[in-house]
Amino acid sequence: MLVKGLKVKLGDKIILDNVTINLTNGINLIFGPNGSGKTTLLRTIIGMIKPLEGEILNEDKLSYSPSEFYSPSMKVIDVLLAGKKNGEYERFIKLLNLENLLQRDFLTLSSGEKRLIIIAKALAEGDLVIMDEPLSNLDIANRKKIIDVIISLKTERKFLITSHELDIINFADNVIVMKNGKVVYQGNKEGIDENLLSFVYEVPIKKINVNNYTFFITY
Ligand SMILES: Nc1ncnc2c1ncn2[C@@H]1O[C@H](COP(=O)(O)OP(=O)(O)OP(=O)(O)O)[C@@H](O)[C@H]1O
Repeated sequence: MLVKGLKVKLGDKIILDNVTINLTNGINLIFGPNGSGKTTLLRTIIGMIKPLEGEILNEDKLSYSPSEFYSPSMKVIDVLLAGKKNGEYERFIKLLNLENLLQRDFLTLSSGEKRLIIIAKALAEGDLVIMDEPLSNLDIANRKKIIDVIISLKTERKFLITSHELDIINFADNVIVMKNGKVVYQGNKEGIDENLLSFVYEVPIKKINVNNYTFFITY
């Protein structure tokens, strides 16, 4: 997918300003401060928001798991089947050990359980899986499980993911950094350093290495 020169205005404010991104195979990660335009970019890519300018060239079947979502009172299995996208949801329900939730009312699930179900649905439905904050509401074990599943699928799916969890940079093939509605960095993870992050978040950020993984900390 190629996103070229997107300009989005909501109310009287420019929210996306000349945003150009080129998705690679594997894991494309978008991060940036609260309000920098990440969700607006994903919503524009899936067609929920019409840009004032720019174009989106896409040949993949898209699926989307939003950061916030409506919780209907309906069986989990019917949530998975809704939209009739013929997803192979059984595979992902099994992979994430969610079989025991299928007959439950979606509305009564915990926030983490709901998150896992909508992730399973997105994994089942798209070739380009777009996930807004997939790790939010998840405990440390489920975060690892989702990251491991994404890594294991990255040769058969493309991912476009937003996250405030910078640890996930370690697994990204392409990193897009946003600030104030603009893309301020796009490229490989090796280009993400303390200077860039301190500029983007406007707090001093330090880099530490543990077991060959890179972590960014503020303390
Ligand atoms: N419908 C709207 N009308 C006016 N402003 C909006 C509207 N929707 C979003 N915004 C503004 O656009 C900016 C970008 O919002 P967006 O949700 O895309 O940011 P984000 O990077 O996903 O933030 P977060 O990390 O907090 O989820 C914010 O300042 C937000 O207040």
